[in-house]
Amino acid sequence: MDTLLDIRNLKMNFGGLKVTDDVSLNLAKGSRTALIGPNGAGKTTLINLIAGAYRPTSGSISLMGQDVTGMKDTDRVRLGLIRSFQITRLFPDLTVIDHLAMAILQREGRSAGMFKSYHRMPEVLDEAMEALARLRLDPLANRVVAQIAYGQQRLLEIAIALVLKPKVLLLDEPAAGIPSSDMDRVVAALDNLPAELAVLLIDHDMDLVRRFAREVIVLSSGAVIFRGTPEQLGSDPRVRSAYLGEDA
Ligand SMILES: Nc1ncnc2c1ncn2[C@@H]1O[C@H](COP(=O)(O)OP(=O)(O)OP(=O)(O)O)[C@@H](O)[C@H]1O
Repeated sequence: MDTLLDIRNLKMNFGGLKVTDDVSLNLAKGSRTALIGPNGAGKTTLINLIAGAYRPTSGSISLMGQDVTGMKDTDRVRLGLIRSFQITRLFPDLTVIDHLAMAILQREGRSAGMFKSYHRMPEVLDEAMEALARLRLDPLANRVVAQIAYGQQRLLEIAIALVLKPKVLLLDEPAAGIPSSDMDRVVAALDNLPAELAVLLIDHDMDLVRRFAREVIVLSSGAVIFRGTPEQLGSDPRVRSAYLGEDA
């Protein structure tokens, strides 16, 4: 089956405010989809619904054919739905490789108590170093996170997400706060994601969106107003008015 994530008629209200307004979308194996929209359009809320941080008011979410609408976020992770966070959630006093080892042990269902002894587990060390090398973070393996640059922390988040072996990866503004000089590294990291992975990326950086996405979904006031290729985006009248309306 090619559809990995299938969202149907999803609605979310905060009080009287419709923040997710009848959203349906699906992600197939290997998809590279960008979710964009003006500030307050409901992008983060939609990601929170997909990841299981929020329960929708109505509608359904299924993952690999299984209805996960009422499933806890941690159980969704076990099924292969992984999210990288918009706000970095790393431990400043732990090293870069500590983070990877922790994620590998978590994936394997090993107890947190084993974390202290991962240095004696060659298979964990090898896999962690390999994952870091893929994002060219290997020279930083033994540095504590507080000592590495912000852009490197964001790349570390992607490395952590990848060792969890996702089938569907949600990337919430992976380039936020990264200096433009480091953008090529982010693009290279995204280009090197496993081909079969379904990726949904939220970002405001249109250059990144055009370089990454084969399909773009535009949200405005909680509803999907466009779904098409990056090339079709600029000429779509609804998209133009959603963005120009915001500027006005
Ligand atoms: N927990 C909440 N309670 C009430 N209203 C909320 C809550 N979370 C979000 N909202 C409102 O829902 C709307 C959509 O917010 P959301 O953060 O999903 O938009 P966004 O598209 O991610 O915006 P941005 O691009 O600025 O990050 C906004 O009007 C916001 O104020």
